[in-house]
Amino acid sequence: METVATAKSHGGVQGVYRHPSTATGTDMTFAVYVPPHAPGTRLPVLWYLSGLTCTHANVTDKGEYRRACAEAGIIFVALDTSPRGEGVADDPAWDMGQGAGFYVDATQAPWTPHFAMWRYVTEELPALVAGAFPVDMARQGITGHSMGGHGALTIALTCPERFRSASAFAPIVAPSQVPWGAKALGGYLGADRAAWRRHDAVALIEDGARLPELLVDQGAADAFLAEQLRPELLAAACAAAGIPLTLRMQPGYDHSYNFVSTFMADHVAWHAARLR
Ligand SMILES: N[C@@H](CCC(=O)N[C@@H](CSC=O)C(=O)NCC(=O)O)C(=O)O
Repeated sequence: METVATAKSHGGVQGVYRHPSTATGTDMTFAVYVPPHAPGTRLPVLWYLSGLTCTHANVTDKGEYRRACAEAGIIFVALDTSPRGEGVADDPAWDMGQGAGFYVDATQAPWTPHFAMWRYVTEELPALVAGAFPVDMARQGITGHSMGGHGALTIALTCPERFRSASAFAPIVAPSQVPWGAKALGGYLGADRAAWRRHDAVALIEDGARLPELLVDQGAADAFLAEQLRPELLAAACAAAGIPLTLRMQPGYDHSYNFVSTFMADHVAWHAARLR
């Protein structure tokens, strides 16, 4: 692992790191904020999955999480949304290919072999972070925005033993039922919709996955709300399954990091209360 940059912030260290990934077969870059802490202590970790077109840098530059993480004593990890580079497949549109890995392991050409974001997020990066930073892997939370909210929800629902807390900002809750998701899951996983259900939060809940609770914030003025995000589908699935969902519709907020950053401290505090 190579250190790209570090800087002191709120008494802790914001770093950017790069490593050769066996999951994606490319170099991958990620960011870790380590808050001030006593030497030898291990801290809870909050994983942040970003949305379409993002790298680690969008939330690192615009997410405004560091003060809250410093106060709560939480390590914050942000990663890229896909493999990148020459020789990695891409799509002319911004909702597929590089910058749009959808947190799945592709089974279809031309996306195999590099698009293995599920394995990267659930196996390779946690092992790397656990060995290189003072994290307590018994205290993990996960969150994300939009496509990253989809990733956070599906990973938490699939690995409930690993995450004590899960939340999302404006997530794609039912990719099988919306244009972004149908395009991506069809491209990466093929036409068999049965394979899509393992990467669809609403379908996972319908199929029996459970979490103790969920926090979701959603901008009411989000241009993607009605066509791509559809939080009412998550609300219905959670109600039917008995999963306590706090869904906060935020008047006037759009889909941007102006929205994410406004509610970031709330999410960090919510996770911190569950990771103590
Ligand atoms: N380029 C697009 C807009 C793409 C966009 O809004 N991306 C969001 C995530 S959308 C769902 O996953 C985002 O987080 N962008 C990064 C940012 O810094 O704002 C367009 O032209 O409409």
